[in-house]
Amino acid sequence: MKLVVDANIPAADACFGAFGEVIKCPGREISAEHLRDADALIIRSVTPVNASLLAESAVRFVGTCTIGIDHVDTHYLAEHDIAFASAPGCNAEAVVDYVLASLLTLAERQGWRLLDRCVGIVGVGNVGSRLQARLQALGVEVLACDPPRAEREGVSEGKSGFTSLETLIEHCDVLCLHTPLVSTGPHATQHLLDAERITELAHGMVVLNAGRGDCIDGLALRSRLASQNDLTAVLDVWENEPAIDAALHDLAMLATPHIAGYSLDGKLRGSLMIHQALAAHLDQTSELTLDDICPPPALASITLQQALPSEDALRLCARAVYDVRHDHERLTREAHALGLAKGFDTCRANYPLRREFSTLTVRLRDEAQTLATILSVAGFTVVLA
Ligand SMILES: NC(=O)C1=CN([C@@H]2O[C@H](COP(=O)(O)OP(=O)(O)OC[C@H]3O[C@@H](n4cnc5c(N)ncnc54)[C@H](O)[C@@H]3O)[C@@H](O)[C@H]2O)C=CC1
Ligand SMILES: O=C(O)C(=O)[C@H](O)COP(=O)(O)O
Repeated sequence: MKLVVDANIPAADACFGAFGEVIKCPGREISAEHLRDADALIIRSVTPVNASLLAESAVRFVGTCTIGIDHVDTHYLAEHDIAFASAPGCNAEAVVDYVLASLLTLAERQGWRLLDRCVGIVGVGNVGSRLQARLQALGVEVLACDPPRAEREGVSEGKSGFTSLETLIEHCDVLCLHTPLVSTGPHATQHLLDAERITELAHGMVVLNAGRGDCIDGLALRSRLASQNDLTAVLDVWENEPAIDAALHDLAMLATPHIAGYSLDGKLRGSLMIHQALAAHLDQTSELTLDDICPPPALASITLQQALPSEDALRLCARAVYDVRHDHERLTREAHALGLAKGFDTCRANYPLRREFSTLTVRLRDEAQTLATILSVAGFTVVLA
């Protein structure tokens, strides 16, 4: 069996080597030529999978080690009896870590407390629901918008815990987008935040997008930021990646190269889920577990010797695991050296090893019960001693 695998997929040999010959290729370069005699295609989000890629190929299985599937023509696969698997939820914890790390950084820079803000979450799926749970457990007020879920669950707006995007825009201090890219239909998300809604955003609002770049009208956001400079943008995803809008990049307070989900844990979970899906497709059993492919964290524990204000302690622990400012600085540096598009992909290909909050054990003195609860609901492993 021949498998063509995106070279950015970690543990590719451990996850796919047992099935046959693994050919690694940068995801953006995988072409019909590579796939002519391939049986399986294992990708991440940067390889458009459609008729022009697969029409001449022998591929019978496509697996994307990501949650987003907007790069895959699933109708084409179904019509041609090509099995397909994605990895829902694999990197959701990492995205939530990214959001918390970003908001704690903004709070410090701008002199507000995250715990006092009202956060609106648009798209309450694997990522959004985990973000909602962590924020609410911290005591942050959260408003949630997910019309497809409200419809599926047969609940009316207001009573369901879901509310409209307009209400979020009206009431929230922070708006976090975690929607998939859907181009058509009643719940399309292409330019969900369009020019009109961007005009309505209140002075001082934070807009964070870690869903898909096309969910925001980038030109309209750029023009609001350039003309009024009264919003704060945190952008991990962009229109036209990797050739993103340089002016919008410069105007974003935190600008990162689509790495919100890039914890080692999240990526490896994605590889493992597609390994399991391929094994099932081939009627094989698999005993491979995350422990087999995921090393222990380099930083396993820290001790907080003094009682700190809760938000300072949160920020300290978050940064011990993941400092989002480094991702912002790295993109700016690489863009300067290589140009924005090349710098964007270089940052992603050479991404430093990042772990999830849960891999850090925070040791606290016995009397710090309240802080222990806060750190624990924020995602850390906490031990009182
Ligand atoms: N920046 C990054 O590194 C990452 C980005 N993503 C992106 O984030 C998206 C969300 O991820 P998950 O939560 O894992 O996906 P998910 O599929 O579990 O959840 C998406 C949610 O969005 C809702 N939704 C769909 N259309 C909507 C609309 N018009 N308005 C409001 N809500 C809507 C859905 O009902 C669903 O509950 C993915 O599709 C992917 O595109 C995901 C992981 C990492
Ligand atoms: O899972 C998704 O969906 C994502 O957006 C991934 O984090 C994207 O990862 P890459 O495909 O950009 O490596």
